[in-house]
Parts: sequence; C-alpha cells; structure tokens
Amino acid sequence: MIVDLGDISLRVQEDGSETGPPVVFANSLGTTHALWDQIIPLLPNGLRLIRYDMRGHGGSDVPTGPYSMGALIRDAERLLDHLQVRDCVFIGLSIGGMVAQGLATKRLDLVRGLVLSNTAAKMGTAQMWQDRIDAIQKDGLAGIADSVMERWFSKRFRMSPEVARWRQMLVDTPVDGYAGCCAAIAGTDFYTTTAGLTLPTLAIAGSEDGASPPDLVRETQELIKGSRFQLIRGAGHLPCVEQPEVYADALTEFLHSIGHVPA
Ligand SMILES: O=C(O)CC1=CCC(=O)O1
Repeated sequence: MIVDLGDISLRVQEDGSETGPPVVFANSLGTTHALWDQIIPLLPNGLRLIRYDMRGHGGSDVPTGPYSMGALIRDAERLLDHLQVRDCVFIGLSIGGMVAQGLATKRLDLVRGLVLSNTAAKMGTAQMWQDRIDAIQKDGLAGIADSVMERWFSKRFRMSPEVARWRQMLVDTPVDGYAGCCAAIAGTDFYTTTAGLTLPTLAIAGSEDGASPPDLVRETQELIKGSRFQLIRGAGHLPCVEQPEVYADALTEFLHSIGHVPA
C-alpha cells in the first residue's frame, strides 16, 4: 500500500498479524522492502511485520535531494505514528540502521528494541559519498554496480545467478533518490547520540562486508550498554540475502530474548 504522510508518500508492505507485536524493517541504499523477502516467512508467527521503501527508493516518492538524515528519521517517525505503532523492534540495515539509531534517540516511545545490521554510527567520509554522487550523476547506477556487488556479497555468492536480481534492483533505483540518501549518510555522525542509547540492541555484521566491516559495526555496538553482537561468517553487506536462515535465526532469538514474540 501507499501511505500518504503529507509531504511524502511511502510504499509500505504489511505481513503477519495485524494485532501482533510490531517489527519494522528499514532497507539499505539501492534496495527496497524486498530486501527482507526471504526473512519474513522465517520469523515466528503472530508478529506484525511492517516494511517500507526508504524515500527515493522502490515505490516511495523521490523528492528532490539532497536528503538529510533528519528527514529520513522523520519519515520513519511519521509512518509509525500513522500506523499507530508503539514499542516496535526496529530493524535497519546500513542506512536503515542509521535511521534506527536516530529514531531511537528521538522517539524512544516508538522503539523498544533495535537490530543494527551492517551499519555504524558513521559510515565513510563526506568526500567518499560526494565521489559516489558525482559518479552516478555522470554514468547512472549501472556505472557503480560492479563495485557495489563486491561490497554487498561474498565472492562465493557473486558466482550465483541470484545476484542478477539484486544488481537489477540497484540499477532500477532512481539516481536522485540514491544520491539524496548518499548525502544523508555523508552528513551523519551518531557517535555521541548512539552512546546515550540503552535499549535492547542486536548488532549484526557480515565477515565479508566491504561497506561496514565487522570492526566498524562492533565499534558502534559497543557504544550501546547491554547490546550484543553477532558475526555472520561468509556473508557480505546483505547477510539477509546471502544467509537468510542464519539471519532469521539471529532475529528470532533476539525477539524471544526481549519477550517480543507472542506465546
Ligand atoms: O556501499 C554500499 O553500497 C553499501 C551501503 C552503504 C550505505 C548503505 O545503505 O548501503
């Protein structure tokens, strides 16, 4: 469904139980809510599973950029208010995990647990993101697709025919949406605010992740008191695609550990 939030409309997909404990998923740069397709059927019954396409991606609006991280967080905040969600577990991958950190800082009433997947309080440098924006504005997303696949997936997975689908998803992303989100990442440094978080948190890293290597994920996880860390061996930046069973098991165990699964 399309949810109209006033100055922006977001594409939202709901699965599971309408009345169950809410779990919200935020996608990474160059993907859509379909990032989670393989995970949804592997999660426990009875949960309200809400996925959305980040602004500039998939079926959501593509406002003129650059975007700020504040705008991405406000999108999530207004979406959850609109859907009358409280006390969700918010699962964000990469830029989605930055939104998760910012949302928990701003609106702790909305979030009772976080999964920070393949993300960090700060990712890359402003110059690196500007170089990427310049590259796609010149040659489109296809021009960076090979290097992105190397960060997204392990060498082994890159041999598989499945990669074509994900590469196409990247190439189909609107240049303005992708560039807008690159600018949001470039301007984000959550080290201080994330260090003030105390809610239950699981951080997930992929041993072959070329975008947010395990040490970077761990550094952010260690800022959050009482959080835990799980390394998925042999997976790149999108372990939910490469190793869905392992990923879903990690989520399920975390949801059980904080009492977020109905009996
Ligand atoms: O570098 C990539 O393409 C991966 C990535 C960085 C931020 C994000 O959301 O995805």
